[in-house]
Amino acid sequence: MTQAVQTAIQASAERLGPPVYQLRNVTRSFAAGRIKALDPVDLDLREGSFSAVIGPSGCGKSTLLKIMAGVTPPTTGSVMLYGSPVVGPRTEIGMMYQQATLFPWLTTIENVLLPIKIREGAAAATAKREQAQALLDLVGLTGFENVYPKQLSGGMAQRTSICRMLITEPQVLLLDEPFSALDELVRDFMNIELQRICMSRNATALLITHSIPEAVLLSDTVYVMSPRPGHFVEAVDIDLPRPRTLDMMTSPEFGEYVRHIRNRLDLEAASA
Ligand SMILES: Nc1ncnc2c1ncn2[C@@H]1O[C@H](COP(=O)(O)OP(=O)(O)OP(=O)(O)O)[C@@H](O)[C@H]1O
Repeated sequence: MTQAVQTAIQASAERLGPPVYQLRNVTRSFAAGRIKALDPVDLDLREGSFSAVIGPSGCGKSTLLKIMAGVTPPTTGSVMLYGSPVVGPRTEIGMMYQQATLFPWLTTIENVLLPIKIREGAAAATAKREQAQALLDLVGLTGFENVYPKQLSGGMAQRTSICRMLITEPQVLLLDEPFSALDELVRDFMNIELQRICMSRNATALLITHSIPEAVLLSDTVYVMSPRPGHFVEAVDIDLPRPRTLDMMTSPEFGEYVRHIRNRLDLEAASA
C-alpha cells in the first residue's frame, strides 16, 4: 500500500466515530497457496460509517467480506470487531448476499423471524412478530406477510431478506452486492432505504458492489481494489451531504467522483 493510500485511510478513520472493525495485514490464499486472492489489506471502519469496496471481478472482494464475517479465516493477519478477534460468526453482524435465500416452505414473516427462532426459540420469535411486521411495512411488503416466496418477485424477496437481516438488530451490515439482481428503479429505491436504515440506527456498513454510482451514492469512503490478488489502491472520501438523494446523482460533483473512480479502475486494469 502506498503512503498516500495509508494516509487517506487514516484520515477517513479519524473523521467518524469509535473503531468498529480493524483489519491488519489480512491475506488469503487458496489451493495450498497457489491462488493468492488477497494481498495484505488494512482497513479501519468507524461507527456509523458507510463504506464500499469496488474492484474487478475475481479480485477478492467476497473473500474479504467472508473473512470479516468470520465465515472464512484469513491466511495471515488479524480481524478485530469491537476490540475482539473475529474467529467465527458474531451476533453483531448482519449479512446480505446477492440472491435472497428464503426458505420456500416458510411464509414471508416466518422467513423474517427465522434467525430469532433459531437463536432464541419460538416464543421469542412470536414476541417479535409485531416488529417483523413493522419492518415489512417499512419496505413496502404490507399484505405479503403470509404468502410463500414463490409468490414474491425478486425485489420483494430481496426486501424480505433485508428485513430478516434487520430483525436481529445488527450493529454491522456486511453487504455483498445485495441489490445487483434487481432492476434499476427498485435498486435505487432500496439504496435510499438502506441509507435511511443505516442512518437511523447509526449502523456501520460495508458494501461490495460493481456499480460506481451506487458506491458513490451510499458511501463515506469508497475503497478501490486492484485486480487479484486484491489490495486497496485508493480510498476515495465522498464529501457529499447526507442524506444523499437520487437527484444528487446528476450533480457535477457526483459525476466527478464517478469519473475519478472509473479512471482509477481502468488504470489498474491496464497495468495488471
Ligand atoms: N474456496 C475457494 N477455492 C479456491 N479459489 C477461490 C475460493 N474462493 C475464492 N477463490 C478465488 O479467489 C479469487 C477471489 O474470489 P472472490 O469471490 O473473492 O472475488 P470477487 O472480487 O468477489 O469476484 P466477483 O466480483 O466476480 O464476485 C478468485 O480468483 C476465486 O476464484
